[in-house]
Amino acid sequence: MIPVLVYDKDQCDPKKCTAKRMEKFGLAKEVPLNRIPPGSVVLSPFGEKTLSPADVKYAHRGLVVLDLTWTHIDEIPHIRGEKARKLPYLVAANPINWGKPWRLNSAEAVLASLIIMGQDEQAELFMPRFNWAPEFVTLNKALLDDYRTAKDSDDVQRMSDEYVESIVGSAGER
Ligand SMILES: C[S@@+](CC[C@H](N)C(=O)[O-])C[C@H]1O[C@@H](n2cnc3c(N)ncnc32)[C@H](O)[C@@H]1O
Repeated sequence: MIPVLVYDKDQCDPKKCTAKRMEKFGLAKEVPLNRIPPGSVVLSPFGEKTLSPADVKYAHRGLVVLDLTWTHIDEIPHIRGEKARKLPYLVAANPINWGKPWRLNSAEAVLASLIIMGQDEQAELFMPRFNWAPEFVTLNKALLDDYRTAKDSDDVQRMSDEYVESIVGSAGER
C-alpha cells in the first residue's frame, strides 16, 4: 500500500473537504509539514515534472496531497526534498469543478495518481467512499489507460500534450 499523506491548511469547509473524508475512511493520514518523509511524491499543480508510473518507487515513501483552496493555491508550501509532481490532462468529475481539466479535488488527485502508478487495489477502495469516483474513472478511462503505460515523466507529458492538441484541433474544425 502507498502511504497517502495529507497536509491540511484547514481552509476548506470540513463537510465538503475530500481530504478529511479520505482521513475519516482510513484512505489517508494527516501530517504536519515537518513530518513529510524526504523524497515523497508531492502532488502540486506547479510541479516541474509530470507524475508517471516510474514514480511508484518514491511514492512508497509517501504520496502527499496539499489540501488548500484553489483560491489560495499560490500558498502551496515548498517541502524539503520533495518530488513535486503535476498531473497530466485529466478532467474533474466532482460537483464543484465538474468538467474542468486539471482542477481536481484532493481525492481525485490521489485516485488518479494511484491508477497511473498501477495501484489498482488501493484505488478501488475509493469507489464506495466518493459517489463521483466511478464517474471520474469512466470519464478519464482512455487517458488513464494510456498514462499508466508510459515509461517516464516526459512520456506522460507527451501523451497529455498530444491529447490537448487533438481537442484544440477538433474544436478548430467545427
Ligand atoms: C487545491 S486542493 C483543493 C482541495 C479541495 N478543497 C477538496 O476538498 O478536495 C487539491 C489538491 O490536489 C492536488 N491536485 C489537484 N489537481 C492537481 C493537478 N492537476 N496536478 C497536481 N496536483 C493536483 C494538489 O495537491 C492540490 O493542492
